[in-house]
Amino acid sequence: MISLQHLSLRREQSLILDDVSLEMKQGENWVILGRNGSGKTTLLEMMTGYLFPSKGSVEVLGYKFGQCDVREVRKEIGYIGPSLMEKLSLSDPVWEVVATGAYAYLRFYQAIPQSVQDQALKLLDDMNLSELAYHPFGTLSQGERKKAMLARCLIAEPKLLIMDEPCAGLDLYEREKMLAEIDKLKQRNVAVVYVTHHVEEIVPLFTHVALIRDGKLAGAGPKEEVLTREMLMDTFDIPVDVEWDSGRPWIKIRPGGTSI
Ligand SMILES: Nc1ncnc2c1ncn2[C@@H]1O[C@H](COP(=O)(O)OP(=O)(O)OP(=O)(O)O)[C@@H](O)[C@H]1O
Repeated sequence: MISLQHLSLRREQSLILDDVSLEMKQGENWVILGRNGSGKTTLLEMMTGYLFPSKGSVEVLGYKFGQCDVREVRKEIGYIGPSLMEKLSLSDPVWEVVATGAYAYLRFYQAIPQSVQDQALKLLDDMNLSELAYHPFGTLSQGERKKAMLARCLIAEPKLLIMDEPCAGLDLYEREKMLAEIDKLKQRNVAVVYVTHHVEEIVPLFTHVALIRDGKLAGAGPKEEVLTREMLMDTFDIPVDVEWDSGRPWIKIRPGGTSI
């Protein structure tokens, strides 16, 4: 599904990514976990073809970047990140914002086909947002907006869904609601790559984890093998314990402050 081979990215004097290789196979859903500034978003931008590596190769959904039209690849990729939400119209009804995803528009300037409206309403219903479907997008809470953004991605039926910290800024209640929707993606035929700093967001949907530290891959593989106390302490530079509950890992900070 995604093959990253020996990726390095240099910007001026600093090496932002340093020889990162990752193989994400069909049927796997990956989390990329790491501290602030470790290179996670940079890695996602390479997967979506917005950034090209100084060295190495990127293959996504069978397309080898550099030998294909990345705009074609992007049609098969859904993306949820901080930048897009700011560009959408706050005054348009929620269902219409969702419907724009079918065409990758920011806004409609022509009549919207009934079938697309029906699809948008169905997706909002799936996410328990039916009651808000005709409200202006700008009146939604942050959590509701993020769920609407997920619906907007899904209307295009992507093969790959890339999410950059979709739960950032959500309170516990809204985050759990959003995570429940993300976990439900296993009912759909879509592969997910998810960036976060927070271990407890690794819901059962996710099968594999890549740990990034200072632009290098610090570990990658099935989540139970990667989310060990030792590897997490190494990634986050803080003494921790990991406990698994209901298929999710939870972190406890061990006494001893922020140094190991
Ligand atoms: N165009 C650029 N020029 C120079 N440095 C850059 C550039 N883009 C990113 N960086 C640096 O590369 C590093 C990795 O950035 P990136 O946004 O990928 O990290 P991240 O892991 O996603 O961080 P966060 O979790 O805080 O969003 C950071 O130190 C950042 O300052």
